[in-house]
Amino acid sequence: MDEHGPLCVGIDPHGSLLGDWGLPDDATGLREFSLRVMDAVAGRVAAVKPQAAFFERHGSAGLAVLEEVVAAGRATGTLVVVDAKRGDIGSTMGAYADAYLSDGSPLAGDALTVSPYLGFGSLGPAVELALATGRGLFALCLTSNPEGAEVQHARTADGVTVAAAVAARAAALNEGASPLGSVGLVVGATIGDAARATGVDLAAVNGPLLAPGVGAQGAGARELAAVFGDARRQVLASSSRGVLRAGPEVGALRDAAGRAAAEAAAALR
Ligand SMILES: O=C(O)c1cc(=O)[nH]c(=O)n1[C@@H]1O[C@H](COP(=O)(O)O)[C@@H](O)[C@H]1O
Repeated sequence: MDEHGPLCVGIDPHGSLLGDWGLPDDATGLREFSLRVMDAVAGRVAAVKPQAAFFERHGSAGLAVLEEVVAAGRATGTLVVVDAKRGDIGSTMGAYADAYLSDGSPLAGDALTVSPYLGFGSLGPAVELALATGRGLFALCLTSNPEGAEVQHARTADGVTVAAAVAARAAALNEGASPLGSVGLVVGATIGDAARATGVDLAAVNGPLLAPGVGAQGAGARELAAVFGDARRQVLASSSRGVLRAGPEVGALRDAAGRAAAEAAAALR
């Protein structure tokens, strides 16, 4: 983030985007699209975030492409956040952790998005493996979609909001870490004043904050600065379609990512 600006480029190969790029909506189109994005931005941005669903929809051939994206990140020293939003009962979570967080797994990037909505404690096996292997997690806290509020703004029996309870669990895991701990949160750049309204203390999390919603979902510099306030130096802004729509030319993609990174850096300075 210090070197390239606080931007994560989302790799979301929607079928419609493949079409816009003149590519077939199959695993060969997916591969061309994804590797072209890596060609354009690897080594030039803080991180990339392949969205697993767009690879899974092409079956095993699609997952093989996701493995290639992870390998390309490793080869170029570009951090890869695998956006698979996994979350399950602890015993099954262990298997997801093996797939996405263990050394030697072809699907293991540098971090994984996880859902704490089966109870934060159910993520235990992922937390343990991430910490043991030097990887990170981003737990969904205040998501960018409007429907998220019905769960995340609800109050637990203790009277705190679900989102604040998630943030407190991450903060406890990151206590004492410097400069930031390995258990980050997902906080959408589109949430307005929801962090304040739900009692989530973003700065106290002491972990990175992945902020999707930039670009296609309408958030820009103003929203980033307003949502994150004092926690802005922890923020990794994430944009997928906002950058990908500039394709298919590698140079145009690179320029779009550079502009988005500069904008995020200015907003979060
Ligand atoms: O975890 C995420 O990345 C995520 C969380 C969230 O609250 N909102 C959100 O949009 N995302 C993901 O971020 C990406 C946003 O894509 P664009 O709207 O095209 O920039 C998608 O891959 C979403 O799945």
